[in-house]
Amino acid sequence: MITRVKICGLTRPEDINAAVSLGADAVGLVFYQPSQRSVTLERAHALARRVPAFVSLTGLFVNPEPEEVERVLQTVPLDLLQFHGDETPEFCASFGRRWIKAIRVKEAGQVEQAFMDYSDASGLLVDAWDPDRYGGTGRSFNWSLIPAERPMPLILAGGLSSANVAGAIEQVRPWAVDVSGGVESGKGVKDASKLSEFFKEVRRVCKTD
Ligand SMILES: O=C(O)c1ccccc1NCC(=O)[C@H](O)[C@H](O)COP(=O)(O)O
Repeated sequence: MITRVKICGLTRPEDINAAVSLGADAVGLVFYQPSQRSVTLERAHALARRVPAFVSLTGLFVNPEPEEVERVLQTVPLDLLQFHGDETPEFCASFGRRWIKAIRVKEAGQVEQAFMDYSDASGLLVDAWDPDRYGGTGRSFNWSLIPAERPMPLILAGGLSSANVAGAIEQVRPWAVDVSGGVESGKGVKDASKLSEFFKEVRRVCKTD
């Protein structure tokens, strides 16, 4: 089984290059100003130029105004929108782009409900619950709350690193893993050797399948 890899919260061209050359399937840019990983439109435009064909450029939003998403789309050629807030399925679908819904998991039944509520999504990203933060917390959660039966691709996020990603893949069997803090040396600054170790672990566990 292959597990795809998305590297999130990129802010520097050299980190995009490193992620892409290691084989990232997707890279994520944060368009949520309170985040220390957020990028300006100008920076996002420059970063987007580093992303080659067949690597999905993803834009992260948290409860944005529609105009904000439209403004980003006019400047940055996003392949996927990723919504981390309380957006409705209608809102997520209203931009004519493929989209992913992120949810913060804290109790049983929540993932099953989200599969039903967001049935038109291109994937469901499951992340750790935090009462104050919408994502990028660096924390993991109880993976046994994720059902085995999935009507759409499941993307596992939250506190992943080279230390736990192999076990996560073996236990959860996700379509993709998504990592930010676990491959950083500082907020928004990816670490080349942590990135390399992360990919090595994903490849190792996928090869033994
Ligand atoms: O990165 C942020 O600061 C952020 C802020 C608000 C919403 C989402 C955010 N990031 C999303 C991600 O980076 C990942 O999809 C995911 O949350 C995993 O992050 P981490 O636990 O650091 O690996």
